[in-house]
Amino acid sequence: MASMEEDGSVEEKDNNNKKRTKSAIAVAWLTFYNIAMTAGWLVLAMAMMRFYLQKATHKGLYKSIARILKFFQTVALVEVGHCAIGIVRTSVIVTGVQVCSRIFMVWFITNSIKQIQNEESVILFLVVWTLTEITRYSFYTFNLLNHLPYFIKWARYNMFIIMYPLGVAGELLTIYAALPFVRKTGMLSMRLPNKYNISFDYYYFLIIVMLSYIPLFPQLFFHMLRQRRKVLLGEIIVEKDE
Ligand SMILES: CCCCCCCCCCCCC/C=C/C(=O)SCCNC(=O)CCNC(=O)[C@H](O)C(C)(C)COP(=O)(O)OP(=O)(O)OC[C@H]1O[C@@H](n2cnc3c(N)ncnc32)[C@H](O)[C@@H]1OP(=O)(O)O
Repeated sequence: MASMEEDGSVEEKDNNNKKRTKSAIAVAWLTFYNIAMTAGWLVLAMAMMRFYLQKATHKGLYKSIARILKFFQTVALVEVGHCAIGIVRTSVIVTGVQVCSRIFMVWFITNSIKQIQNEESVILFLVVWTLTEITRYSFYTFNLLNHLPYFIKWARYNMFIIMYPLGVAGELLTIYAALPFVRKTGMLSMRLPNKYNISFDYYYFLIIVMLSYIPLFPQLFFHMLRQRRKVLLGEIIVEKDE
């Protein structure tokens, strides 16, 4: 059996293997994608700052950045595809829950219910998402280019400890604020009798969505804690079938 000196460290070997298995086309695409997404979220950050500096209020901020937000958050659906075709080593389910919950917040809550767009909780999740995504996409970009500054790596695997709970709080408070409007208007609901003989109440659906954060959020959070231990503390997570 070869010694550790001959082989280099296990971590180094693991990194080299990972790099070899990613094709040049995949690396080129991911680099382009991550640069574009970093730029997109930076533009969003600047638009929010400019709005606040000019108006000195958060009222109207969502409306002013809605198009950029909807575009870049919706494009993130391709990340589920990245996992599905295996060009990034992340679970389709973990990424799917993360991306779909964001898209749901944008399209089916904030965009559809104008009365809640000026809630402070909307600003809370917008600021949290923006800071998180600028860090996350720049981390992937610099990592792919093999020039990763330590502070970006540190931020990627520490910020979520604060940002995840804050983001979730912003999202849950926003859904909660939407409930009275959904109940009053009956939006996106189907009442009986109708020709399809189907009943759907968006109000109760939103309550179920809120409750689903209880089992789903810890899974995302603990996934990130495991990633943190692996990347920052160099802990080797051995998969059972290896
Ligand atoms: C119908 C409606 C349903 C609604 C249901 C509601 C339930 C919702 C419950 C929970 C909701 C949560 C809401 C969240 C809100 C927020 O976001 S709040 C803000 C804080 N958020 C975060 O900090 C986000 C953290 N999450 C993530 O980073 C990801 O989304 C993740 C999928 C959870 C984790 O990412 P993952 O990819 O697993 O970890 P990494 O360590 O970053 O990467 C692993 C490997 O994959 C490579 N990689 C991944 N993506 C890319 C890429 N784009 N480009 C290049 N490489 C990529 C990465 O480099 C790693 O590679 P290896 O080094 O080879 O391992």
